[in-house]
Amino acid sequence: MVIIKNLKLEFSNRVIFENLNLEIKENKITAIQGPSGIGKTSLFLCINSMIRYEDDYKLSGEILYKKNDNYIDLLKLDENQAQDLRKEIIYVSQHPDLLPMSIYDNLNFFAKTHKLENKHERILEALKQVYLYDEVKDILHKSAFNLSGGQQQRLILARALLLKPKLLLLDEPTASLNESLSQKIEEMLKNQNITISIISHFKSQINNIADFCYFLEE
Ligand SMILES: Nc1ncnc2c1ncn2[C@@H]1O[C@H](COP(=O)(O)OP(=O)(O)OP(=O)(O)O)[C@@H](O)[C@H]1O
Repeated sequence: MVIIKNLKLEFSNRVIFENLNLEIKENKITAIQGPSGIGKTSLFLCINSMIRYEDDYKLSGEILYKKNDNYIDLLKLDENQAQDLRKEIIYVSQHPDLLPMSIYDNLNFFAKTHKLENKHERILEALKQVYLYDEVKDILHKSAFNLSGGQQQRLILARALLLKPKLLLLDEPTASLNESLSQKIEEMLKNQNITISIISHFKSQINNIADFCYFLEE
């Protein structure tokens, strides 16, 4: 689904990574590991074309993405194409980027902008998928900022799942969750029929869910 060839990223002439080659296979889970600061998050921002909004960066190489049986180079997209592709390549940050809205509207806003059908049912289904529905069913119209860190993390995961991405990029998705919830989320992710790449510091998580694992090192 994604083939990365000789990728090199620099910020202000400082090389973050170079000669990076990896593949994210369709309908598989590919884990990315590596020490803090090696460039894992930046790699995901290259794949979903968000890197273009960073200051003073330089990116070269190829990120080939399979679309309708053809491969397109994500480095060559114009702004409109990048925005379009971001509807199917969805990045879930390790820092919940919630909107100043209710829990429900945090999902409904995206359901509307993506013109989803059966919005209400799909919103409830997404909340159930991340084991959040029972915790929030009575406060759906209260501010999302009242949720705990772990609940906020599951809400942004629900938002991504709601949009049925073709490629889901998960950055430490269970970092704020307890062990039992993490395991439930891992099982749920394994049962999704989508292509996933996941950054994780947890060896047990990688052993449990990843089909492939890359370790980034200097
Ligand atoms: N916009 C930016 N401008 C300059 N430097 C940046 C920018 N974004 C990230 N960096 C630097 O790039 C390097 C890689 O950062 P990145 O967040 O991708 O690492 P990471 O492997 O995801 O780290 P962690 O595991 O701690 O989240 C770091 O040294 C970081 O300070």
